[in-house]
Amino acid sequence: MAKKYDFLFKLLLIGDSGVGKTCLIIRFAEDNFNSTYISTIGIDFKVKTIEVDGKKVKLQVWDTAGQERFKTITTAYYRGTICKHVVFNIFTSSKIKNIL
Ligand SMILES: Nc1nc2c(ncn2[C@@H]2O[C@H](COP(=O)(O)OP(=O)(O)OP(=O)(O)O)[C@@H](O)[C@H]2O)c(=O)[nH]1
Repeated sequence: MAKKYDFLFKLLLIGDSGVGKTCLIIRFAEDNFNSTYISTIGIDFKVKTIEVDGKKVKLQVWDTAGQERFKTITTAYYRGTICKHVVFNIFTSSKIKNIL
């Protein structure tokens, strides 16, 4: 069977609970938004194939749970990622509030 993509990249979103990681991934993969907050349990992922310079690039976007109790599970998925995208909420992040 012919390969359906030229490149496969694994991306990972990390950040505190409730900052919008899942929403960001759903918007990217499905162009959808739901305001209901359902906290991620452990880890989840979405797949999207995009075309760059005539090449098919398959993106595997991993959504990690922000809650501290899942940290040992989520950090196990860091291996092999090409990009870790840090998500934070500028209005509620205590670290940012301390800077401002
Ligand atoms: N108004 C608004 N609300 C947002 C936006 N992004 C996320 N939210 C809301 O913020 C809440 C948390 O969003 P999630 O994407 O589930 O957060 P998360 O970072 O995945 O949380 P965990 O799964 O617990 O790690 C939800 O109620 C969303 O509807 C945004 O851009 N605008």
